[in-house]
Amino acid sequence: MPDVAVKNLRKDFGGVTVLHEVSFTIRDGEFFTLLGPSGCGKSTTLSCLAGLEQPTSGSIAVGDTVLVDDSSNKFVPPEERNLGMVFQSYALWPHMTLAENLAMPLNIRKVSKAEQKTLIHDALEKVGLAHLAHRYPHQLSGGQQQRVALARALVYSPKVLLLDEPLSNLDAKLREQARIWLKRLQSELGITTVYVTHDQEEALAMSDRIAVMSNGHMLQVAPPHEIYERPATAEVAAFIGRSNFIDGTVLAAHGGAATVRLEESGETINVAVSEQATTGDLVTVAFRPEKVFLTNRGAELPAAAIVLNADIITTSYVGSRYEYDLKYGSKTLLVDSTTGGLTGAVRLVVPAEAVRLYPRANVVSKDVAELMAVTH
Ligand SMILES: Nc1ncnc2c1ncn2[C@@H]1O[C@H](COP(=O)(O)OP(=O)(O)OP(=O)(O)O)[C@@H](O)[C@H]1O
Repeated sequence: MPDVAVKNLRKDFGGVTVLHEVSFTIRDGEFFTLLGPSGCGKSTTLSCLAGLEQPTSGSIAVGDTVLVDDSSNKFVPPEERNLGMVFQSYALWPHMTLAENLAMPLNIRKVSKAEQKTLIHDALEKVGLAHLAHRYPHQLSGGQQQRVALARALVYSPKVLLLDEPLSNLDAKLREQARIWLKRLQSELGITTVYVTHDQEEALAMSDRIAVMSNGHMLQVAPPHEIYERPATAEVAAFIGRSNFIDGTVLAAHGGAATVRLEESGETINVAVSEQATTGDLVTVAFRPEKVFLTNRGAELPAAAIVLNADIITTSYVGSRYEYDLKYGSKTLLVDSTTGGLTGAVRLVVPAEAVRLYPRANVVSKDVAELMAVTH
């Protein structure tokens, strides 16, 4: 299977740029996910790969085959790209049996009837539905229909599989099962897959690497663990999982460490910085609710931790943990804890390694700004 190389992809709709010089490479056999809030440009990127949209500029290649390149005016039409596509709406023909649905792409490719029979049987077998080949789509469950759509995309052995929110029509339980099943099938087939979703849990669970998008920009491309543990920007930290954000100003910086004054309380903290920080920089301090803990104000504290004085407002018991809302200046901070029963004035202890420091967030996406506002 080939690599997919996307370079400087730009797409304008009526003078509005919805993809800004997007570049990424997908490795052979990789499960690669485009993740981001609604309207960030995921589907447009996928449509450019499929050939359903022509990019304004940039290039796309699969292995040695160039599919689009504005510098040489090259544009390979979708039917010649040999890419398998599954949409959110399965788009099965209701008046055709499963076998007839799968025969459609093979007829277009002028595959002989004898060969069609074998290919259709093999593809339905891959998705566990060979015994239902003569049923009509309405005689199947939603999950089964979704599998047929996948079989129809696989039946002509595409070089790359493009999946646009294929599980979003399934109910929560079925969706979780389908996620495991689809990931297993993809890795058994070793087929390079580009997956579009706005569901971060789905992306974290299924992907080899995730590209986080916002407003037509690619913010970070990395494996799930890295995206969660080391978000590249405050926007990524806000979109993936939950985070607390506190604005601050750098008072001094030297040798990979910075002293930051927090604007909410005037408290001063020392944090490690991976990038250059300069005195006077406006920054955002971020940490996740499950990486911190609470103690009473008199308790002994670990070394190398940041300690903030806060007050508990509410406690919610959610089965696996307690979720505390804390008042810190004018902000509400979130803390997860396995200990219940804490009330009143507490110390919020943030281990040094749990803190991330970002340039003051310049968030352009409305959805993400709302997520950040939760803890602002
Ligand atoms: N044909 C079109 N004409 C004009 N604008 C378009 C067109 N298609 C998409 N857009 C705009 O481009 C932007 C990106 O849309 P896109 O569908 O790629 O986002 P998305 O991340 O896939 O969102 P969703 O998760 O809601 O499907 C949006 O602002 C959308 O309104």
